[in-house]
Amino acid sequence: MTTVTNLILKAAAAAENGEEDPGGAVGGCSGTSSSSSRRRSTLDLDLGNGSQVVYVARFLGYQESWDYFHYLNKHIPWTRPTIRVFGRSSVQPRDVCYVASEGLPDLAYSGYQPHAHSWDEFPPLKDILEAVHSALPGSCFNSLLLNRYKGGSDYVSWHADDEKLYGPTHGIASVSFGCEREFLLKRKPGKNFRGKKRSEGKRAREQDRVAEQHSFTLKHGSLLVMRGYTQRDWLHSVPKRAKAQSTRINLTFRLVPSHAG
Ligand SMILES: O=C(O)CCC(=O)C(=O)O
Ligand SMILES: [Fe+2]
Repeated sequence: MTTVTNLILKAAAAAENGEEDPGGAVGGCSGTSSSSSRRRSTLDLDLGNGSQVVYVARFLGYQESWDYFHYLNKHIPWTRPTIRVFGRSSVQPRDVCYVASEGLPDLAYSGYQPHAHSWDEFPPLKDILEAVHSALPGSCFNSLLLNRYKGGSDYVSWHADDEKLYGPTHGIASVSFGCEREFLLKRKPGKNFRGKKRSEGKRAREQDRVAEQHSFTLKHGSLLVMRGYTQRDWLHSVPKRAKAQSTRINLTFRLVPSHAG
């Protein structure tokens, strides 16, 4: 797997040392960047062709993040639904829950339509949403898919969150708590690297294959944002990892346009 991203991440982490922990940022849906969010060390990765990933290792404070972890672990009504993938039924290999603002079109994926819980049922989620809006000026998320990986054999396979309901360029803000897990990105088959033609030969294709994968270790309290055409052109996954023995909770904030569906 590609190491370039991890090298950049190490550099970003080194630059972070000694930096003040920003802690509980607050703000509204279309809030402006707070001074604390500007101090955070951020990795910006341009994936080419209008796709970008942004990673903030210390988005939320350490203890605050554990408080969120314990709250979510206990209070979210986690389910492990049966889904259909390539015509076969299987139990989803992680726990999930869905929260959305009222009046949005229903989310459905892999033959499964999750019940949409209200934000009011889980007040801490509104605080995390506010912190995300504050860190990402102009963002306005109205739905949230929660995932709980109970250990290294829970995973999410290669996919893109490209359901029509979201539109072609929707951003996803992903906040992680608990056990660190690897998050992989690879270009969708047939999507050329920075506009290069497939006819450029085997060597160029091999270079592309290597260059077109990125790996992030998503830390406790971190924020990862996928922007632009990332869902159209790229796949992502959280693979099984035998060494990941404890629980990880991940929140993916999304915007469902109210006219979608
Ligand atoms: O757990 C993660 O980091 C990713 C989850 C994800 O890809 C999803 O919910 O669509
Ligand atoms: Fe996803």
